[in-house]
Amino acid sequence: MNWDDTSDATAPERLADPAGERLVGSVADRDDQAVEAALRPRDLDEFIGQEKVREQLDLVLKAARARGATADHVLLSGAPGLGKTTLSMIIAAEMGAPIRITSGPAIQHAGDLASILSSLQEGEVLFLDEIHRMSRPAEEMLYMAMEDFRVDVIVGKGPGATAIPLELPPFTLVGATTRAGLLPPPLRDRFGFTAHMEFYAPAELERVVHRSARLLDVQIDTAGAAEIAGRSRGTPRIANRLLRRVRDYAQVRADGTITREIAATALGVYEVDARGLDRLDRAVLEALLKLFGGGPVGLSTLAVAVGEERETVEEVAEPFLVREGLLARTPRGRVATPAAWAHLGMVPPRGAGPAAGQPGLFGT
Ligand SMILES: Nc1ncnc2c1ncn2[C@@H]1O[C@H](COP(=O)(O)OP(=O)(O)OP(=O)(O)O)[C@@H](O)[C@H]1O
Repeated sequence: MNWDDTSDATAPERLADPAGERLVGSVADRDDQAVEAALRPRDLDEFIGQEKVREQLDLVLKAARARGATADHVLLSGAPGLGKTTLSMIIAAEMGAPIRITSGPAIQHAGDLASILSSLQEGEVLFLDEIHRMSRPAEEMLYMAMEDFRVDVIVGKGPGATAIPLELPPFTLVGATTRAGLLPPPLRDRFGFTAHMEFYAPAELERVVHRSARLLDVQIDTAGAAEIAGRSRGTPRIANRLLRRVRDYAQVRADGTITREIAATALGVYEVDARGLDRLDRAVLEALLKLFGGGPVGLSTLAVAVGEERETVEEVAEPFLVREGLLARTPRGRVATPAAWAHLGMVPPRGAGPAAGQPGLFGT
């Protein structure tokens, strides 16, 4: 059987959840942006988790510092909210260099990039978020800038156009992408160091919650932090957001201290369940189990059943359900796994695939 559950579980969420409207959405909303600066770790020691990435980056930066050189270009890939922007700022801080922040969609013309590159100082870190969304001409200009610290600025149009070479000071490009697979190989190859950021383990998120609580001056006990961490979908940004909502609840309905019970009750109010599923995720699962006996069912039918657009189900709800092992995408349709039945406290019908641990065979 061809299980199609390896699709990118992150980038579509960025498209489908542009304003970060869901409490468990991983894209930053305005509220996040206002507090995130205060919560960002400032150096590698403060950065929690991602042990391998941290160790490797530490070596890259220390070696560059010892040589008195500019650090190699760094490519960071991973889902939104895992700390790519934070790491780029840490790279600049560790190198004692200034940082300039921009993003692929903001650079639609090669000229936009030329003007940024030509104003960089020696050693400066240029953080280019969503690097896979840059325009083609800008991307080609970047190849030369990364490799030779030089760009050709085209002056004029048509047959009279001339290329004026412009020397650039050495700089470090930190590119971030949710989809490393979308980067053209010539661009990928120009990064000296590439790191893939993984989702965080609950114990790591617990440390993130404790650290943020301390910075926000919120009282929280160990069990309270664990409860929030367990519902944060492996993502520090979500952990910080849930912490703020639970803090509100603790202030208004209790004495301000976050315990397991307060966290669980507060997140119940916000409809984020013990595993981090929200109303939409649960509606999809419930429809799959209650209306279609666990599947297989086609995406369009499932979307109609929950009253959502096909894209919303596919791009917003499904990636996390697949990642959690609650739903599988098969060539014959969407299928609930045994874990989905267990999560909703339901028993699969007799003879159904999920009961036998064979979700894909259900309905045959
Ligand atoms: N390893 C970490 N330790 C502590 N806090 C972290 C860690 N990683 C991320 N955070 C926190 O999570 C928030 C989001 O991180 P950040 O903005 O760096 O994510 P991102 O991957 O750049 O997201 P995006 O792709 O949306 O730009 C920040 O406020 C930061 O404080």
